[in-house]
Amino acid sequence: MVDVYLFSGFLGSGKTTLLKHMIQQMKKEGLKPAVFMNELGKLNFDSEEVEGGVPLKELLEGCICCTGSEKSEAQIQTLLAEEDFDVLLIETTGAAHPVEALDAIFSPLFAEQLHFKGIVTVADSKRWFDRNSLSPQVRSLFLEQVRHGDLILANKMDLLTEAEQGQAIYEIQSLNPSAQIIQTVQSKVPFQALKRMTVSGKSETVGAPLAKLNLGTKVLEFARPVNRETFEQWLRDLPETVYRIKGYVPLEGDKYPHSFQYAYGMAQWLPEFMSMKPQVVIIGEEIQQVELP
Ligand SMILES: Nc1nc2c(ncn2[C@@H]2O[C@H](COP(=O)(O)OP(=O)(O)OP(=O)(O)O)[C@@H](O)[C@H]2O)c(=O)[nH]1
Repeated sequence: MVDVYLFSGFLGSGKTTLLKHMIQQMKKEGLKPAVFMNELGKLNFDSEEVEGGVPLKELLEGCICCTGSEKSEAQIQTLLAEEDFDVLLIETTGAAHPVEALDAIFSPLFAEQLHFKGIVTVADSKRWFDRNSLSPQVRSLFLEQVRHGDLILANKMDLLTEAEQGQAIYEIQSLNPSAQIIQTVQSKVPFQALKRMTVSGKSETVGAPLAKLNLGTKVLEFARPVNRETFEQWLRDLPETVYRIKGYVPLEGDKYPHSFQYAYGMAQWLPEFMSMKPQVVIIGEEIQQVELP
């Protein structure tokens, strides 16, 4: 049987960071992990981050949950048929309800092959305090992801004061009393903690259906390199309903576009050593008007 772990958590909370960290630890233990990823946008930015040699399938632009579950089943079936692995890590889009995402795993097709270990929810602790500024639908999704975690990583602890850390843990535990909560920075958690996880059973009871989400994605292509300050000012001026940006940004004077991430008002630039297509995907609500500077 293949052990299956489902990674849930809001946009930009640290799921891909956790995925990379887990793959390394599993390999050290002699395990062969495979990855199934679900991206909300058209770009496979996250899958480019998974190291080579790890079997990977991805579902772009669809949702692993509900309507997308048939496609997901087919992808997982192909993985099982074509690849040799003993752990399957599933990263859902930050816009997925974790329980709906379970649909694909609990397909009768895989009953003999997959052993579901549980939902790991990566919670963005900084965003936790500002959850009330999210629209009601998005806030509800954010809370559902925490409510359904079997193991919760209270991530981004480096961005909180000690008092806030305590408060975040207390409040998260009140929302989900049966989950184990671990405080993390950069989603660093020992694989042992995931192995010990026990499924609470609440995963099987889907809560009240979520109101329809208005989350959308938009791909923006750069026609020419941008000035870094102009771009950063543009970021500061973005509406609060832009939750996530990722992709490659060409900066004036630099040879290759930089790998770029933005989550919750914070930007991260990384050098890129190949010429990646200069484009970013933005994820949020009411983003149709957003254009590049
Ligand atoms: N300060 C801080 N930043 C973090 C931490 N963990 C992750 N990040 C950063 O947060 C950003 C998003 O991390 P990812 O792991 O890509 O998040 P994700 O949940 O996979 O994002 P989506 O796939 O878009 O939902 C990146 O810039 C990370 O470097 C943390 O503990 N502290």
